[in-house]
Amino acid sequence: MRSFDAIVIGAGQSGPFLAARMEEKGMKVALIERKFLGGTCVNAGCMPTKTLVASARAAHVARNAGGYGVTIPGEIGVDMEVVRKRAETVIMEARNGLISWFANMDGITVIYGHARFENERTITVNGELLTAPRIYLNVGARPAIPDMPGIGDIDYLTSTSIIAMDTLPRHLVIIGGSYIGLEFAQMYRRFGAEVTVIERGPKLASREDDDISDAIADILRAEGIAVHTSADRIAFKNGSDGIVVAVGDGIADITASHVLIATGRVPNTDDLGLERAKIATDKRGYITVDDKLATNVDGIWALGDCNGHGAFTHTSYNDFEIAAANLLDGEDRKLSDRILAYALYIDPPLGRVGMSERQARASGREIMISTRPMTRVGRAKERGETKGFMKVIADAQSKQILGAAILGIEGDEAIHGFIDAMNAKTTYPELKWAVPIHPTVSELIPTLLGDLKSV
Ligand SMILES: Cc1cc2nc3c(=O)[nH]c(=O)nc-3n(C[C@H](O)[C@H](O)[C@H](O)COP(=O)(O)OP(=O)(O)OC[C@H]3O[C@@H](n4cnc5c(N)ncnc54)[C@H](O)[C@@H]3O)c2cc1C
Ligand SMILES: NC(=O)c1ccc[n+]([C@@H]2O[C@H](COP(=O)([O-])OP(=O)(O)OC[C@H]3O[C@@H](n4cnc5c(N)ncnc54)[C@H](O)[C@@H]3O)[C@@H](O)[C@H]2O)c1
Repeated sequence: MRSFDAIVIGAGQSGPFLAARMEEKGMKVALIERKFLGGTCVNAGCMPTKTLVASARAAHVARNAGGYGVTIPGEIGVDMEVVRKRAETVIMEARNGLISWFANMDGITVIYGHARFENERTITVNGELLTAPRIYLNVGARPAIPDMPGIGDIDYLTSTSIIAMDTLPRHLVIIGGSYIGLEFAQMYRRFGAEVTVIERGPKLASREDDDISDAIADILRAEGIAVHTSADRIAFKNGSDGIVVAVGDGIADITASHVLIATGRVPNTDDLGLERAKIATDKRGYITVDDKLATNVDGIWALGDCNGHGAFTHTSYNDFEIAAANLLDGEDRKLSDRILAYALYIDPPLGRVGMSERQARASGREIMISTRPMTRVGRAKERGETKGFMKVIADAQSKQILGAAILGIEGDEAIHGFIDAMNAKTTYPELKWAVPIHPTVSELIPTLLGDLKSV
């Protein structure tokens, strides 16, 4: 049995960085990965999808160039093979970057294989036993496939398999209208496919406030995407022209050339032998952790998507920062200090931080709200992209900013004005006096705060 100072299982967005920090401090570390270094973000998530979104935006800008006085003769075409290759190049550069990074670290042994617990100190991989006093789990998640009538009879795509596609679907039907569903919906519409989104809930992106969900639906419908919500009787069967998707509720059957299942993700914890180490999970399979990411078993921690406290690259990376600071830097970092922020990469994007209006109201606080349409943002007008709006919610008593949303051009970047202010605990009256640069989207942040009204 080989012994290490630490074993890291899964090379997602926290494990590799933690392994590297431990190695730097002289520890001997085993990093076990069953597929590709970089995990979901690099190989099947953020990096390829945002590369594809960029291709889709290029097509959209080219198609609309005439309105800006730029004439492009002929029809705008999309070469799906080039589109796919671009994404593949970005994946391979990032993956190979990680491979060479680890190749130069003497204290890290990278092992490719599926790891399972034998007991709380021992792991088996490729038939070999490994042991360490510290074990970190960064095993991530995979697409959830719901048990829907007929699903076993059809060929469907997931967010992983669609990345390898290099042909244009005639009609892409997407089940699930949240992050994955909406990003692929707009992307494939812009590539030239007919696209239908079918969502079980009453709204798209249902974690957001209704005004945001409605504006997102308007943006997508305006590009010719069909959206069906409150569809909870979806069934599939193979037909002569493709896959027949029955939606119910008086909506005619839809014939799809391709179906993408985008109904959430499940943690990779069912095949890890957790029961042999007596590691607790919740009823959805997420590993239970405390405020410092420790599991119920001494010497075992869970980071990233598999602990259910975030499903983003930056939350996984922050888990690494918390674990590394507490183990190696004598700090006392906690999960509960994190203010959640994220973006939805439709175009225009949605940047979000902190509480939604719904959450702020439910907290029982006295709140203030301000909104501003992007039609009243100079930068948006100049760019000719005025869809969406900005919104901020503040605590009327403490004057702290509770949350913000920017659905509009550069919303994913401009939201960082709020993210930084909230992390620095700056009150909104202080931020009102900032002097931003003109003409930007961010320049409206002080104005937005100046318009806060009690509700
Ligand atoms: C289509 C898509 C788009 C996304 N876009 C964004 C985005 O724009 N921004 C954002 O912040 N997030 C995005 N995400 C989410 C983001 O990819 C994840 O939150 C992020 O990768 C963090 O994951 P992780 O570190 O928990 O683990 P992962 O990256 O999932 O890695 C886990 C690794 O563990 C390995 N593994 C699992 N079980 C075992 C085992 N038993 N033995 C050995 N190895 C094992 C897996 O092979 C995998 O490589 C997206 C996700 C998807 C699917
Ligand atoms: N921009 C980003 O940061 C980004 C992009 C893509 C993915 N991600 C991550 O990936 C994770 C998974 O994304 P997702 O969109 O698959 O999941 P999700 O959990 O956000 O949304 C799933 C959607 O599918 C719907 N749904 C579930 N079962 C259904 C059914 N049987 N029929 C119809 N609709 C159904 C749900 O109501 C929900 O709207 C997210 O949690 C997110 O963190 C992030």
